[in-house]
Amino acid sequence: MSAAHRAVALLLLALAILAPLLPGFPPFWVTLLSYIGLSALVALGLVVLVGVAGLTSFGQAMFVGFGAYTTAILTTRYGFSPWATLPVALVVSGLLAWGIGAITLRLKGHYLAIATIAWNVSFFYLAGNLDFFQRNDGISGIPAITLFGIDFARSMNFYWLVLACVVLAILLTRNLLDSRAGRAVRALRGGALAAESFGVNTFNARVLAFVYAGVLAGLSGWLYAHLQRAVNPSPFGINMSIDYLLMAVAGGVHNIGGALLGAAIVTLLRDQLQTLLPWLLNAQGNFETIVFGGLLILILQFSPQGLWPHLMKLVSRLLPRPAEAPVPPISEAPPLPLRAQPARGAEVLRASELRKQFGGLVAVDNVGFTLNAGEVVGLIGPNGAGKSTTFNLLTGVLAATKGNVAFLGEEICGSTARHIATRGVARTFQHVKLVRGMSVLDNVALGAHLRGAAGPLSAALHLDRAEEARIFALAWQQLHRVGLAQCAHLVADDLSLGQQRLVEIARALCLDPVLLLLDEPAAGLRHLEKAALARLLDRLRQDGMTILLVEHDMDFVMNLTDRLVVMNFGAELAQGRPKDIQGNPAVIDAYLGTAA
Ligand SMILES: Nc1ncnc2c1ncn2[C@@H]1O[C@H](COP(=O)(O)OP(=O)(O)OP(=O)(O)O)[C@@H](O)[C@H]1O
Repeated sequence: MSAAHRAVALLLLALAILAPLLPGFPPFWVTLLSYIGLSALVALGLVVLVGVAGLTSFGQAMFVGFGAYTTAILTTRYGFSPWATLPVALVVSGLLAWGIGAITLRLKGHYLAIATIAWNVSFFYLAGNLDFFQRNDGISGIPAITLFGIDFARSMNFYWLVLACVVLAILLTRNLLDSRAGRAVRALRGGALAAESFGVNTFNARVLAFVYAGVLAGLSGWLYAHLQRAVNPSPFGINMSIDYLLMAVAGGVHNIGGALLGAAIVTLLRDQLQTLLPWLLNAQGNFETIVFGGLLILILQFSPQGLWPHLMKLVSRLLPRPAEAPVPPISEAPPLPLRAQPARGAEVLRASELRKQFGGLVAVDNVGFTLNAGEVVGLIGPNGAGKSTTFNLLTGVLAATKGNVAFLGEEICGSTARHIATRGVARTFQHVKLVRGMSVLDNVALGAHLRGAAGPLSAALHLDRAEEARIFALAWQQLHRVGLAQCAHLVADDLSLGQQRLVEIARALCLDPVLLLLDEPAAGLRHLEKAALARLLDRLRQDGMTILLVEHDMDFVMNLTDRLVVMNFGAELAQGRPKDIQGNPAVIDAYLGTAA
């Protein structure tokens, strides 16, 4: 957390605690603060869902409804105490989010957004038409919350309860995002392809974000039911879902603070506009909705990151410049266990008769080669020869039309990218795939995803710290290895393309691979950086690692590799030692003549 974030967080907390205690603070404003808190809970969920995972939901009001109706039905019909219904409401919201997510989250982009609208509309009409929910009349007579003689029917007491829930939700969200499970969710923004290649189950990560947002909305609904003491379908319709999205977007959907800011602005604005606009226009109606629509368009147009980043910029200017975070000494955290490496010279991978057809285009045609432990093999050839496609076939990103790939004796052709990563194959990408907006260190730590085990619950409760220390010790170690430790705290997108390629190598090394596939690792590096990379790859070879690399820099390739596989028009042109390949007339004619 930056100094500006911390300063504003503390200021807001102090304000939230002290303002209602001021003499003469109107009781109505206390209730308004409670409503801000209820909305902030939902908007916090949207930060995780929309801002972090990149999934759009127009259905959050429905989850608020799940929480509210659960407690309304259980307390009024079956005599449960409100506290007993709290865990039930959270579980019901979470389970329904899980079920809806399992059905819906295979959809992408606007299809997902439309599906969430459909769910929300269905729930709204279901609640309004079924006797079970007491139709549009709703359920009244919901009891007030009490605890050890404290009556939460009093607005001030209820506000303290809401504030406690919001602070708890902020802490849980921070813990979750700052964890192995949270990084997996954040990795979704770097693309499913990259995330799966270092072992993240991207579907589960999407479901986790959806369920987490659903549970926070359910908590908001539980509180709402006991604040209002009555529920009916109207606050759980699509309009309210859009309002929640507006709050998250207006505040800043990428920041926890943005959720709070957005909830405060929209709730206060709605309250003021509901009085002001009918008076100004001399007519009754929900005119504030029109203003909100315009506001949303303006924010999306001129400040798509929301208002929070502007506030942070302002506060940062007022604060003294923070000292640069030092590179930490070598960590004392015990290292993560290493996988057994095959004996030097043992066969690691055998690809045979690989073929990939894209419609009528044969991108890879009957290609076969072996890789042995401790070898650096170059896969070279002119543009469009089929090198990257071959990488994608070996790593499960693409399914082969035909052929076999045996890795350490196991057939992996047809396996998922995740399974292949689990077996010890790590890769980098021709077009760098780092998670934008995430620090270099966090990006590298993502590579160790398969070497940790902590789940979201232990993360939220901060019980994963020992494992996290080991993961970050490893990430630092790999950053030192590629010579980028000084950049650890920078945002990954701020590095040069060459440096980003090195970050991808550090991330791949975190997997503790048996086989490392590097797609154009030297592209964009300066002369000295290339020399350092060659030294690094040579050291890895000496440690027994097997490396297959695609590269167009022939000096780099010829000086580093033990063997070369040359491709042309999807087919294999030649295989052999660099010296022999350099003298091969067919290779000179097809590639080296122009590349040298
Ligand atoms: N997903 C795809 N759909 C259709 N065609 C594809 C796809 N991916 C690659 N191709 C085609 O397959 C052929 C081989 O492409 P590939 O990217 O594997 O070549 P390459 O040897 O890696 O080239 P470069 O050195 O330029 O990266 C090209 O003609 C390319 O247009």
